[in-house]
Amino acid sequence: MTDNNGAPAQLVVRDLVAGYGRLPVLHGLSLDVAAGAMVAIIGPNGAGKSTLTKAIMRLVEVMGGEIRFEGTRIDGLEPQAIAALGVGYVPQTRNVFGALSVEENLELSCNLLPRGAAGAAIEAIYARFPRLRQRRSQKGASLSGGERQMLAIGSALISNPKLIILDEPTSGLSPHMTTEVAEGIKAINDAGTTVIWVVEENPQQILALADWVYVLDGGTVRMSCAARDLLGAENFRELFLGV
Ligand SMILES: Nc1ncnc2c1ncn2[C@@H]1O[C@H](COP(=O)(O)OP(=O)(O)OP(=O)(O)O)[C@@H](O)[C@H]1O
Repeated sequence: MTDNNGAPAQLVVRDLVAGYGRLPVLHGLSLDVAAGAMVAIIGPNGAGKSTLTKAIMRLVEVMGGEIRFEGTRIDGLEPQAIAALGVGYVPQTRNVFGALSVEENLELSCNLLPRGAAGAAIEAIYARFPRLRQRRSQKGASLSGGERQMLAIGSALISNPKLIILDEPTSGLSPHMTTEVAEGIKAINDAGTTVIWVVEENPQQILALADWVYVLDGGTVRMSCAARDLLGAENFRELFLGV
């Protein structure tokens, strides 16, 4: 339950059983994420990666085990209460409002901020992702895939979360856009926000940015290690693809 310095991890997941309806998909999954870390989650299709992110946000049913954020049990809280503690979440799909402009999307995300703080918060997002400033009047539905991910990440960042959970944020993006989005995420982490990043594509590129990696398979943790050690592992393909 501690990070490398002996302090309790910021996020602690213990023996988590979670899934859909009455069907568990995660079968006693445990992991620890240290404050300030960039942690990658990888594993074959159907391993339970998205389900894990949804369970942390309590968007799926948690049937057993516990989840703590900064020592507080969050597995019984509503998603809004988890967000208010400082956990941001960017789902894989349907993560922006297509009928609203970029700026309107960002404004909508300011609801957790104190009155009067919205302008500066939106400016900070434009500074982080200058493309969003260029597209500020454009509707969400007409953004490119990479721009949409930047907007989704920017919307989650508005309330200055301590931890941000990203579900496959570079999936389907061009190599150029992947690099731009990945660099943006790295900069967010460098500024002090803990990152949990579910990786589907370009694992080598993204693992090179991460500190630690958890490999999921069959709804549980198959292995965890420093990301650079996995990059050098002989069975990397097997671990990533489950083949
Ligand atoms: N809404 C749902 N209802 C029932 N079962 C679901 C639902 N969503 C996912 N599952 C099942 O849960 C299991 C884990 O899915 P999950 O999306 O968490 O995997 P993943 O590791 O994120 O996979 P991928 O890389 O394909 O996105 C799969 O067997 C999937 O079919």
